[in-house]
Amino acid sequence: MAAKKNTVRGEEPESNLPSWFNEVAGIALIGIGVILTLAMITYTPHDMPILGIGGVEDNEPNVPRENSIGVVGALLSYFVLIVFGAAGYLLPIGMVWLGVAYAFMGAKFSRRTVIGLFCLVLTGSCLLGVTEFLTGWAQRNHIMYPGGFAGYGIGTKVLEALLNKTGAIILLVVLYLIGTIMLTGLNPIQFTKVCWAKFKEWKEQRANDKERLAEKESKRAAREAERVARQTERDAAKAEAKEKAEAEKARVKEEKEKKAAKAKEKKEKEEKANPQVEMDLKEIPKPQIIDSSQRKKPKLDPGAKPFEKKKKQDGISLATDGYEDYELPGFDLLAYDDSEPEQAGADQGELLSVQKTIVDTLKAFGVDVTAGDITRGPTITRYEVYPSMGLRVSRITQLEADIARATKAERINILAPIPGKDTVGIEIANDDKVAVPLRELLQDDSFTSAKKKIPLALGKDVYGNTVIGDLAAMPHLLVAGATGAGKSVCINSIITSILFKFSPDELRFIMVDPKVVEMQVYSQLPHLVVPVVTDPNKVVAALRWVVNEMEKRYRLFAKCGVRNFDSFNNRPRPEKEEEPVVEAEVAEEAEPEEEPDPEVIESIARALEDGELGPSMVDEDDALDLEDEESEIPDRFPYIVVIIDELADLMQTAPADVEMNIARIAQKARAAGIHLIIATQTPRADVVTGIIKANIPSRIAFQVSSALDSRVILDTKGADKLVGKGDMLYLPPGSAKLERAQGAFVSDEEVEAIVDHCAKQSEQKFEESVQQSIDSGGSSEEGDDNELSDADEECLLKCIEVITTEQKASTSLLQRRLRLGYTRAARMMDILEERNMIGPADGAKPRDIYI
Ligand SMILES: Nc1ncnc2c1ncn2[C@@H]1O[C@H](COP(=O)(O)OP(=O)(O)OP(=O)(O)O)[C@@H](O)[C@H]1O
Repeated sequence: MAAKKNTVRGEEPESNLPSWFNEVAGIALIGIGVILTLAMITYTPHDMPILGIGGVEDNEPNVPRENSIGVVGALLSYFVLIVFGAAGYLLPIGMVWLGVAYAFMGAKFSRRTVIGLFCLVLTGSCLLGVTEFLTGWAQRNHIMYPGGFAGYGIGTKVLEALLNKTGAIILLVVLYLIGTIMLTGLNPIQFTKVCWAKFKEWKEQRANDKERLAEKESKRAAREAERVARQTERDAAKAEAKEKAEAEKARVKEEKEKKAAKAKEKKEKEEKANPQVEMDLKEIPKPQIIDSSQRKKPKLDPGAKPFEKKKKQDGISLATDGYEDYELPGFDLLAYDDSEPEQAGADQGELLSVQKTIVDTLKAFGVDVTAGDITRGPTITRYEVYPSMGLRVSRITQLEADIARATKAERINILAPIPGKDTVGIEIANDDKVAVPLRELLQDDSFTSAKKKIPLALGKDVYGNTVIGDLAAMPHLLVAGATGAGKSVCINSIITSILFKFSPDELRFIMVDPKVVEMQVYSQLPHLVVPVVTDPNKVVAALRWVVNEMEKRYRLFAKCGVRNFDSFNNRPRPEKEEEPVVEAEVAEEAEPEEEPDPEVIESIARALEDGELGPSMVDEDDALDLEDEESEIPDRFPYIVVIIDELADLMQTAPADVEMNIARIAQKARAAGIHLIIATQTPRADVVTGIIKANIPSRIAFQVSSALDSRVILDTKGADKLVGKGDMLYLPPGSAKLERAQGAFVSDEEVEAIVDHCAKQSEQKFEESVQQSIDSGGSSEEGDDNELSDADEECLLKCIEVITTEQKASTSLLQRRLRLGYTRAARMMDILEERNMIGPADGAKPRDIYI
């Protein structure tokens, strides 16, 4: 570095010295400098005197010497220190410095550095001498002057004497600096500047560090603050969420409470409005056991009758000639023992145990119900259960088989729910069935009530209420059920109930019995229009007569200006000798409230013109006959009840004719006082056809073998669940609610007794014309063209109409269009051919038409 500096300053190095000299001199200087340094550091005055030089008074020198360089070191260091004082320490330091520069730093040996070193040491000792600095040190080390002899001699004695202390110090400092520069090659001003700059840099650095630290600290503090803020935020969010959740909870709770309060309020309102709801499941009263199977036994006077024949009204005899003294049958004709002891009531324990079995079985399947009333009817017992809240009643229905198994019942029927009630009914057949005697029903007020025009005693329901129908309101009835289910007994009780109210002049029967035996008992009945029709071939003729009778009645109604059967029979009677029409007019004047409605007359007249109420085609002769017939207006018309026992047999013979005539009667006969009762044990769709069903709204179904049969009769299942022997379902007119009842029982003996009673009083008066018509209708199949029955003639007219419209004549066309059987259609074709209306058959060619 010194060499470098020398070069920089432009000083020429000592070029005459070899290069190794520098290194040798450098190493030698380092060696000497180190030895001298060690010697001086470990100098102690106690190592002296050596060779009599130095030493502490009276003190023996250390042996061995403490100086790390030994005696030589002690002597050398003493010598340097005694000459230069404390500044002597600069000598070995300067030597090591120069040695390092020469040996390792490429500096070249120069006089300047040597002079510089000497100057530095000498001025240093002079300064110590002048300033007397380190005097204490000098004394301790037994050095006479702190700056040595050189400092004392030159500094104190020369320079201080010449320049005084201050001048000497200034000079010496200057010289000291010069010596330093010479030795080190360093510019002290520059050095100071550098040092100052470094110091300033250091200070700045420190300040920066402080700043950075402060910044770091502030950042850390900011981060911490941020973290704390975030944590606080999170905590706040958490707290907010918690608060929100709690608020939501509170809101939900509040809403729930509100809803519950509303529901409660609604329930209370409903309960107030509908007391039925008051019957909460837990508040269901103790189930009642109602035993309605017991017979009612009101005592009767001997000879009592449900109805008395009306003999006179306003002085006019209402009875037709010959029936004035007719006595209606009395209760005595019905076998009924008033003294019969009361039957043992139902075993309540058994009923309750069955009910418990039902409830337990349902509960076992997870269907929660509460026991309700038990009603024991004549044939079945109805166990009511209250389904728990929210339970579908269909779940109870699904368990039908399980309940049947648990109760060991042969058949059960589930009413889910019981129509008009809030309970589900499980109906189980009683082991001991109680028959419902007809007399019990006939004694009932609803049977004798004037409201029912043709009351029919049908049976008794499970609650013990009588089921009394009114044929006039029905106006037609279909009775169906499997064989042995109680159909005939039902028909018997229906006929019997009619016989109890109507004399032969008030009501006439047409009985059709293809089975021959069923209605044989009624063959003596004076009410019959014609003997019981047993030949299926004659039935169509009988029905045809009914249709004609109906149409005749309508024509007469129109003539008399009355609307229907009742108005006609109750019309004000004219004097016998007066003409009926005139009488009618008189009556109209006398009784304005009975004045016929001109609109009605007009509508009936229009209907007649359109052929709606009469045969569509009536030839002139027939019209004349009708006019003759109608010139005599009868005093009153009797009801006509047509009873067909076994429709299936008729539908096999002539389905289209039977169906058509039944439909015609069923559609319009009501107002004419004509009613149909049709029974069948074959409830198939081809027997009880849609047309028949559509026109007969009232039905009674007895037990049938399948739900399909039940649907044919009632349009719903249920009859397949009946238990037979009079157990029935009744569909009243104008209602969709089926009533289950036990049919009234009337024995054959009772029927015979009643028929005898009626037969004894009056001769049978068959309508000759009817008989003839029926007979001809029956025999016409075999007869020739001239013997064609009315029915055949009408059919022929229809065939002509079809042929003229279509301009085609074939058997299949007639079959298709008029729904005729092949035989009948082919016969019609033969007759038309005989009458030269159509040409003969010619292979596949169509027949010629001459009309
Ligand atoms: N209402 C009833 N009360 C008590 N028992 C009855 C009742 N109806 C019918 N029975 C019993 O059922 C038996 C058969 O009844 P019924 O002759 O009426 O059946 P049915 O359906 O007419 O059979 P079929 O079609 O073969 O004539 C009767 O002999 C009677 O013992």
